[in-house]
Parts: sequence; C-alpha cells; structure tokens
Amino acid sequence: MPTANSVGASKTEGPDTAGLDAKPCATRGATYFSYVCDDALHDILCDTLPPLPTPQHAYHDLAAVTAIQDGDETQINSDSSIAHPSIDDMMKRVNTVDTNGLNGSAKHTNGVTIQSPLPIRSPISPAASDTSSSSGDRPRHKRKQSNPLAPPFIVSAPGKTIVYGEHSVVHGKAAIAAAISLRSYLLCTTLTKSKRTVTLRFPDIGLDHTWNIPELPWKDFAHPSKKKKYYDLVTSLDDELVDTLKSHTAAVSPDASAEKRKLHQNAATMFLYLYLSLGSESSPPCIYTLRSTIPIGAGLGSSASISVCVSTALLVQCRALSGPHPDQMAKEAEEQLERINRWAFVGEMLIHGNPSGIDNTVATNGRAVLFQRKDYTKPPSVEILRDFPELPLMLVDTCQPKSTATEVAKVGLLKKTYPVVAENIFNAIDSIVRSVYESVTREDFDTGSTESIKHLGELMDINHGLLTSLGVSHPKLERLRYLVDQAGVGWTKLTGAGGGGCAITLLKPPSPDEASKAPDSSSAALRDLQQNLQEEGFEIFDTTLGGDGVGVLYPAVINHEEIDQDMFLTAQGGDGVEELVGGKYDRTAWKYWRP
Ligand SMILES: Nc1ncnc2c1ncn2[C@@H]1O[C@H](COP(=O)(O)OP(=O)(O)OP(=O)(O)O)[C@@H](O)[C@H]1O
Ligand SMILES: C[C@@](O)(CCO)CC(=O)[O-]
Repeated sequence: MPTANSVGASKTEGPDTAGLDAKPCATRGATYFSYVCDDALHDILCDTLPPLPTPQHAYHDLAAVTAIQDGDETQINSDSSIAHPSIDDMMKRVNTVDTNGLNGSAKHTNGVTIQSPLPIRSPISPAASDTSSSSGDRPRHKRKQSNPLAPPFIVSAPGKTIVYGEHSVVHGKAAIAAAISLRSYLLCTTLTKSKRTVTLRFPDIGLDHTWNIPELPWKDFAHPSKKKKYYDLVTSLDDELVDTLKSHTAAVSPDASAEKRKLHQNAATMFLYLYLSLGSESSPPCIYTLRSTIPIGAGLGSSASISVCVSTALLVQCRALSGPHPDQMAKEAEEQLERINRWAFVGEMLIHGNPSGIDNTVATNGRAVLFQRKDYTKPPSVEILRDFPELPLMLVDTCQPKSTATEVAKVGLLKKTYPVVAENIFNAIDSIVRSVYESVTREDFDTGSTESIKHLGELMDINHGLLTSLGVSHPKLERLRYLVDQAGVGWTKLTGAGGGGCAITLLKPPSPDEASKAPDSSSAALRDLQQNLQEEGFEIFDTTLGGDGVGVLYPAVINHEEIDQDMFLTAQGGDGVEELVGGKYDRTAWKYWRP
C-alpha cells in the first residue's frame, strides 16, 4: 500500500505560496527534493545534499505545499542543519512516514519542517509514483501547476547612531550604538516568470536600472570554488567576483554626474553581489523599490539599513528564514537575525570598504549594542543592551556630505603613520566605552540624575576630542559644538564616520534649583539654540533610540489595502512613506524577530 507521508509543521507567517515537489537536477544528474517554485532553494539543496542512491527515487512528489497566511501556511524552516544530512538521514527522511495522517504533521529531526496540507505519495513506493508508466506516450511525470506569484512584501530596517566608539571599533575596540526611529523600506514586487528581469528602483538617489537575469554572471558566482551558502560567514569580498560585476554596473546611470554614478554603482554592486550570491539563474523576476527616511551619508547608517533590507529580502525569497512570528523561540529568532546580519555585512563591505560591522548589527537587531570585533575572520562579540536608557539626545545633521569609506581610510592611514599614537587613542576611546557600559548597565542608573548624565556627557566630550585628533571632525561639526556649548544645554560629539554628517548632543537635565526657579528656563535655552541651528543651516532630527531591528510586512498589506509600486513611489517624503507603511492603525501587521 502506498503510505502517506506527513512531514513536520512549523507554524509561521509563511512567506510564500510554494509547491514542494521533487524534480530532476540537471546539474548533478540525480534527484533532489526541492520546491517547484523555489529554484534558489533547489540549488542550495542540490549543492549540499548527497544524491539519492537508487533510481526508484526519481521524481517523487514529496509534498504539495500551500503557504498561506496565519493558520494555513506552509513554511520551510530552513535551519542550517538541512545543509548537512547524511545519506542515512535522507533515507530516514524518505522512509519515515506518518501513516496516520494525510494531513498530519511530523517533525523531522534534522530541522527541515514542512507542513503538508495535501496528501503526499510515498517517495519509495513505485505504486505511489506517477512516474511509472507502461504507456510510452503518457508523460513520465506529472508536473504540478506553477504556483501563483508571491505577493508583494516589504522589509524594513532602522538607521543607527553610534553613541561612543566609532572608528576605534574598526580597529578592534568596543563601541556602543543604538537603533534610531528613522528607517529604510524595501518593497519587493515579484513579476511573472516570463519577464526574466530584475530591477532596482531607488528613487532617493535617482537610481532605476533593469538587468536581464540570464545575462548576469551566474556561472562565476556558482563556481564550486566561489559558491557561498546562505548560512556562510563571509568575512571578505571575492575580488574576482566584484570584478565580474563591473561590466554589469557600468551601464547604470550613464548620463549621471560622476558623483551620482558612484552612489548608484555602489548601491548596484552591493545589490548584485548579494543577489548573485543568494539566488540562482531561476530566481524570481522582481522589482526592488527602496524608500528611506534616513539621510544618506550623514553618519546615521543609511547604507547598513539598506544592506539589511536587501539581505533580508533575498533570504526571504530563497526561503532561508523562518518567521518572524510572535511565538518564535528566542534561539531560532537569533539565528535568523544572525543569518541576515552576515549577508548585510557583505553589503556593507561593498559600500564601505572596511566596515567593522557595528552598523549592520544594530540595523539588524535594533535596540542598542555593545559591539567588538577583534578578529575579522570570526563573528564579532555582540551584547544586545535591551535596557539601554532613553537618553535625552538631540540629533543634528550638519548637512555636510561625507563618505564613510573616505573617513575610515583616513584613520587607517593615520594608524599606519603613527601606529603607537593611534593605538593609544583607540585605547582611550575603548576605556570611555567601557566606563559608559558600566554606568548604564548599573541597576540604579537614572537618566534623571544630573550626576549620571554629567558623567556620560563629559565622556562624550572627550570621545569627540579623540575623534578630532584622529582627523575626522569638520569645521561644521566644531561650529555646532560651539553653539551647543554657548547655550549650555549639553555635551556634543560627532556620530558615525565624521567628516561632516551628524552629531549627537546629550541634553543636561535641569538642576532641581533651576527647575524650581524657572521651570521652563532650560527648554527656552534649547528652543533658542534649535532656532539658531536651523538659521545656520543645520537640520534637527526628531528620533527615538533603541527601537526594533529588521521587520517584515508579508504580504504588503496595511489596513486591508495592498501597497503597490505606485503608492509606494508616490508617497510624499519620509512622512508619507511612514504613513503608508507605518501600520499606525494596524500594529500587528509588521513582524519582527525578537529573541
Ligand atoms: N536611500 C538610499 N537609496 C539608495 N542607496 C542608498 C540609500 N541610502 C544609502 N545608500 C547607499 O549607501 C551609501 C551611503 O553610505 P555611507 O556609509 O557613506 O553613509 P551612511 O551609511 O549614511 O553613514 P555612516 O556609515 O557613517 O553611518 C550611498 O553611497 C548609497 O550607495
Ligand atoms: C566609522 C565607523 O566606525 C562607523 C560608521 O558608522 C565605521 C565602521 O564601524 O564600520
């Protein structure tokens, strides 16, 4: 008797409709389990699973899967352990059947969990197979209908502010950074398979480019000596692969100014490297549209935020992520974030040159982090500071453009020229970070206490002084510091790479005496300062620290309305985008991995 296979269920907000099927693998000449509509995962499995040993395993319909929203979804929980099953495991997977349930669910011990709402034929029973046909003119294998297109979905990630420790963090010292409420949003619109194109539409920088998928250098990226798995830790770029992209980015924005082209090509190179690393030639045709409320090149982690969005979107599309869903185990949520962060770091390497990884780590995890990367071949040490205090910060943009890559290279050169001096400066900054960490993690730390805030403020001043001596301040940053000092409202340091960009001011709480004499006096001084700053061309951001990291809106539906390309592109400014996707009235629509 044919038996019904039921393989385990993992309840999540499934990201896609997908048919699970088996199909012959042309590349390896054997049959592997794979998704009918998920060629990227098929390739991953083909790359990692051993061939099934006997011919009767050819063309097994393992399961038909319909991944729908809550309650009726199917989700492949692509735990990294799926990458290493032995042949025995494969056979167990094939032979272990739940004879009780056509619709039942059993959980694989190897981490692959598939909910199967439909009957499944035994993969080992010829009687159950459509493939055994005595009649020569009948097709040997009935293919399932292609599944409907994946719905549009949006991923989002925050910007960040480095509170203490930028630059020295690149050289192995500790730093503290926190997520801010400004965010990037990436809308992914899958096209019909016949299109075979992939489009980047980044209107914030005026980039709109389409590539023909078959013309991209898939072979180079898929070469066994180059191919990376979705769970790999990639700590350096492959220069040859970067080179193969040059001819594909050369055609981007040919008529734009040199400066603009550089911006576009950076973004395009970052995208293509990740797209080719995580996808396959049969990846779905798609338009990736980005809107961001983070000022670009202002030290607020705009590049990290978009790298996290791209990494997440591509991992969602190749089904290498499970969740996010509210009751997800902490460890599993952590693993998904780690997976996203690893590829976001690759994106940052493509934009920055030599990033520490702190920006993408905050953009992925949200909250605040204590971060240190001593050895670039290993993952960094990251402590998420969930109770990081709500510091009274003012965030000001000098509106002086800068490039992180340039500022990081400047400090690198200084270190080469004056290694001992530079190391001592880095060590001094490291001591500041540790002192701050000790203060803010003390149980009795109080943001209303003048003493506590003064301690953090003075350390901010010293941190800025040290950054100035590394050569990464700018006259506009110094002017800003002067104006804040004059107003006597707080302590200021640059944040991010410097050379322009943003600064943060830690605001002084009014002393009890001041507060009782003139309750509004310090806020009056602050208002005057803000007016002065605006008159001098500075921009003040309203933001809060420590929010969520990467989030997913799958499908892109808010308040029962699907967000399409037009709506997304025509939303007016940052406020319009937030209004459109923000879920103000639909708070449960966005999902986050919250370990
Ligand atoms: N909204 C956006 N649309 C398209 N590309 C963007 C966007 N925001 C950032 N980028 C990409 O990121 C690059 C800016 O990165 P850069 O590291 O110089 O600044 P930042 O990330 O804002 O600052 P920092 O690294 O100091 O926090 C741009 O050149 C562009 O390639
Ligand atoms: C300047 C730097 O320390 C922070 C940029 O936001 C660079 C990095 O850590 O990658």
